[in-house]
Amino acid sequence: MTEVIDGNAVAAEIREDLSDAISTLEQAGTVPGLATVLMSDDPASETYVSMKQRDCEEVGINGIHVELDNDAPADELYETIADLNADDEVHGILVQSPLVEQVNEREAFRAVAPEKDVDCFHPENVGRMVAGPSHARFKPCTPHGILKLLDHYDVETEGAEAVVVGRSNIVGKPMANLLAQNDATGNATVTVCHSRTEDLEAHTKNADIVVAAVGVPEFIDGTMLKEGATVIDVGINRVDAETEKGYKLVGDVEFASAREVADTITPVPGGVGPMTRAMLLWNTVKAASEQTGVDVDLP
Ligand SMILES: Nc1nc(=O)c2c([nH]1)NC[C@@H]1CN(c3ccc(C(=O)N[C@@H](CCC(=O)O)C(=O)O)cc3)C=[N+]21
Repeated sequence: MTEVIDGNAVAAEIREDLSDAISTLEQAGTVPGLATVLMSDDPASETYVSMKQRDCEEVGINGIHVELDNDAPADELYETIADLNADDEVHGILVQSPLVEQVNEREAFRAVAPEKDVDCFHPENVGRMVAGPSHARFKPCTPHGILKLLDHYDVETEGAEAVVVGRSNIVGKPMANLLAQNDATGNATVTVCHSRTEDLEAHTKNADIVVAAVGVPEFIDGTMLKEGATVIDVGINRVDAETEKGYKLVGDVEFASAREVADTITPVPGGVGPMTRAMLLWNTVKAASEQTGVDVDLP
């Protein structure tokens, strides 16, 4: 029987475990603080940011939300980030992507103080992560959440053939790097596929673990997978549908055909998405611990 991964359940467990660490910090006089900054006209972004703020409330993190006008000058964003960098009550800062066109996204990510960069988008933190486990500060939320799911469902990465489809800075690149690292959640043989890959199916057919992060609805189907594979679907695509909201969410994997072939598979919604949010809380607690020098146990 194919196992469908329950990302909501694992994320709830992590939030539950984090509350111990948050209590420890509170007893030492610190409430972890996470600032989310929204400057976007992307309709999904509002939803995601409000979910992140609700998560904060649930676990006892001080959620601070800043919303900027879509037509404000880029400097307003940089001033906001500078203020949050200087604010002792803020331990983590997330600048929601995508940003409006007048802002250079790379520059905005680089403006966040590295110790508060809970997305792990700042080049200093990316470099430290690539340098290896003993150098790393944060892991980016989505790849980090995926590693937690693989561990939770006893999916062996060591020696596995892993294919990461997509090479974005947010998911594909760090995911491939982490799966190849020489540590307990890595040691896979990793192939990175992307839009210039000649024969995608030749790679995915051979994979024990497929991570799909391309942002194209139902891009990968069951015929492209190896029997018994683990399939991790990072895609969260809104496609028009006659629902209350006028759309439904589909992944980058065609779930119905893939589940026939896969041994373990994440659904959309309820798979990777909730884990991304849980690991954002995790990184915020780690950031607060490091900024205050109060040791905590992280799940
Ligand atoms: N600086 C930055 N950091 C991010 O981590 C970041 C970002 N920008 N921009 C956009 C992407 C996307 N992302 C999601 C996280 C959780 C869900 C999530 O919880 N999804 C639910 C359902 C969501 C729904 O109902 O719409 C699920 O999959 O079950 C979705 C998307 C974080 N991102």
